[in-house]
Amino acid sequence: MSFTETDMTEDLPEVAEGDTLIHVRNLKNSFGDQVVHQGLDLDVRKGEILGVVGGSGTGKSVLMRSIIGLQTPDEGEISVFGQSMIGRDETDAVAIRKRWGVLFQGGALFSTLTVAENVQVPLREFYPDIKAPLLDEIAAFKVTMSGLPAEAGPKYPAELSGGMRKRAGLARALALDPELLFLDEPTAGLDPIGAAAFDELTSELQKILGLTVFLITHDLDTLYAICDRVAVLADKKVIAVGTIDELLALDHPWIQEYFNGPRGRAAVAAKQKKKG
Ligand SMILES: Nc1ncnc2c1ncn2[C@@H]1O[C@H](COP(=O)(O)OP(=O)(O)OP(=O)(O)O)[C@@H](O)[C@H]1O
Repeated sequence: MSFTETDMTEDLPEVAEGDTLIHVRNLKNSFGDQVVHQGLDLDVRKGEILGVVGGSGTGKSVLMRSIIGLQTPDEGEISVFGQSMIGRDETDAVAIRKRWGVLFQGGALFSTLTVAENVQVPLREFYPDIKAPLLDEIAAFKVTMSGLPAEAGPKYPAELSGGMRKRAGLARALALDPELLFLDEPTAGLDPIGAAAFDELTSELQKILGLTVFLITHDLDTLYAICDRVAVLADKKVIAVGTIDELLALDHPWIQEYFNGPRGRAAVAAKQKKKG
């Protein structure tokens, strides 16, 4: 198969702006006796940055893994781009999987590959016939697009700072020109300036590329700075989803403590200061 524009967007129906891009209903996930999700519902709208928050261990990463097919739920429905993801065979799922990119917690780069080679991994997987010069060109473009200097391409992950590794992971997530981006704690471990720069990059790319972003974070600044809506995980389900103002109007102790606690108030103050 040759690498063409048509190949990148084949066969699947378009989803209109504002429509539901990810649809999760009655999800149940468990590990042995431990039930992580029960009756979890969530809709992610096309074109939004949805922040996903919740205490440690509430199942944010497991939710993401269920949506992208790395975790088979015990029960429930999951559809992405209007296509059901449960019980779909692998060949069939490929056409859907290549429409999203994932930045795993910690970057999950292959340590024995350079940054450019890491970016080429999904391209080689989904388009095995692309020739080396084009692979190099696409990788170089994605590296730059992610805010890394061109010299980062031939470097190995161990030779990069934490912030650069995140950007390299982002470059790989963008390799296939995704419509949907999954980011698992992208600013964790970054200093505040690096985290703000990463937020800005995410927001810019979202606007320029028209991405939908599913963003797991503990970072209140990120939520205030770039998220259109926020989904809150607690009690094994999504207990609320809305803008931060909408969430603040709810009388839920975890939500109040999280957004109205000292760190939440500091994030509001920082946002107001930035606005001038
Ligand atoms: N493969 C697995 N096997 C067994 N238990 C698992 C597995 N993956 C996750 N869990 C458990 O599921 C629960 C939810 O994990 P998950 O990583 O989704 O939490 P999280 O909300 O993303 O947490 P954090 O904010 O700390 O990253 C945890 O108790 C975790 O130990």
